[in-house]
Amino acid sequence: MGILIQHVLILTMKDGEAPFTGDIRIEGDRITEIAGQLLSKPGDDIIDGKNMLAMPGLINAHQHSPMSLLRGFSDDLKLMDWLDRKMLPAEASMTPEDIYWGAQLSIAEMIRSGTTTYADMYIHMNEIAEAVTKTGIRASLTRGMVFMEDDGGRRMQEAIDLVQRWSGKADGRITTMYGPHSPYTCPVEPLREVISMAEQADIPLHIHLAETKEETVKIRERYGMTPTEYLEEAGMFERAHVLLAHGVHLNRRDIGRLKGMRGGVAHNPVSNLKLGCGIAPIMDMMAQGINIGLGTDGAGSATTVDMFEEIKSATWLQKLDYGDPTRLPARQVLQMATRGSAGLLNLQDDVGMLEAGRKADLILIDLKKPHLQPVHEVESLLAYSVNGADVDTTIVNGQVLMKGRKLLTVDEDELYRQVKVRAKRIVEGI
Ligand SMILES: N[C@@H](CCSC[C@H]1O[C@@H](n2cnc3c(=O)[nH]cnc32)[C@H](O)[C@@H]1O)C(=O)O
Ligand SMILES: [Zn+2]
Repeated sequence: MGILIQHVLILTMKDGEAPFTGDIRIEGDRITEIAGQLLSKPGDDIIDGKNMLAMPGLINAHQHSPMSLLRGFSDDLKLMDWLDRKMLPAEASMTPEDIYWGAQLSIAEMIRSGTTTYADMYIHMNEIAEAVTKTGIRASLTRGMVFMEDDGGRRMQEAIDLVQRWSGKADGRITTMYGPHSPYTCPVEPLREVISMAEQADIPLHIHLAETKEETVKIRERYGMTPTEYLEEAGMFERAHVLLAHGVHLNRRDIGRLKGMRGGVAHNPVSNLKLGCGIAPIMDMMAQGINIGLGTDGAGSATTVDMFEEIKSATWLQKLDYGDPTRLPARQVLQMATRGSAGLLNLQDDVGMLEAGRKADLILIDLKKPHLQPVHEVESLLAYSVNGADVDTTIVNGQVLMKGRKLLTVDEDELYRQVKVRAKRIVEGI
């Protein structure tokens, strides 16, 4: 018994493949057939795809999901003030239950806006893993580690526990990474230790890099190098698959150091715009063969986690930066949000493209909307006109998580009740 999606406009994101109208068969957790027309089998759950567009689910390559609880309560501050004076104190008072509900709030928003996989770096990861298990999304989970005081190895132990306890769980939807938070919060000794752990266990790393100018100044004062050099000197790029978040302040030599790395850079344009960080040199990096994906960062900075906003922002920024509307065209930015991000999470063989044999992670977009008619160029429509609220159906691992915009794995009334009370308590304590 499977799912048969019929008469749908399909964008597979396979190299050189143009959109076409056809059918998609899902059996178990995988896509088993895509063709012009498929015959239904007894017991098939049939989805009428007329006036819909099917594409690979979007992949959010950098998130701090429970920060949804901190949305909009400390806007218009400088990044370091925002982090030190608002976010970190708020996080210190979050209970494991807060984390569970905050993660669920973010996941609900992601499912509703077409994200099927995301990378999460945060604390209390057992609760986030529970939220992922319950909601049905796919996730790469990281216990983010700030090493600014002696904690008797607690953070490191929690990171190890996450990897041991949750890798491969939730029907294979959960994968894990090790997460030294950033060059400015990780002295060289623990940094080297985490890199060794990642290398030995063959687990990827997830870290913030070169997000602000201040970071570059700080690391130069401390170590006499750029943040990128600091990570390279510690052996990071040669020894592990690395997901670098931001990569805004990179000079030409820094980009040269990243050349040939496994993994790549998660570009977070909305967060960079809102915090005034700068424009990441993603075109220069791509020219060097460095893989670029897209992420939102947490809702504390980005304010929403709708990947269609990131897609638009990424392409507008490049066009503006170069004064050239041919920069980062629709197809290329969609590639970043799907296959690019998949590569960052080391999931490039499973997700990011619609193809028989791959995991059944896909979204259906309702084209019967005034802002989505007529359909000339499908890629243009997706990159420049669609927004998250146009997603009608979200499927992950063969399971329908949203249909007709109704969430099937989340009790929204209960969710909003929990969020209201918890968010109020947290910010009252700051
Ligand atoms: N505070 C934890 C680390 C948590 S990992 C994720 C951290 O990233 C922080 N964060 C969120 N957005 C950004 C960003 O844009 N730049 C740097 N850090 C961020 C967030 O507040 C959170 O503390 C510890 O002491 O070990
Ligand atoms: Zn971040």
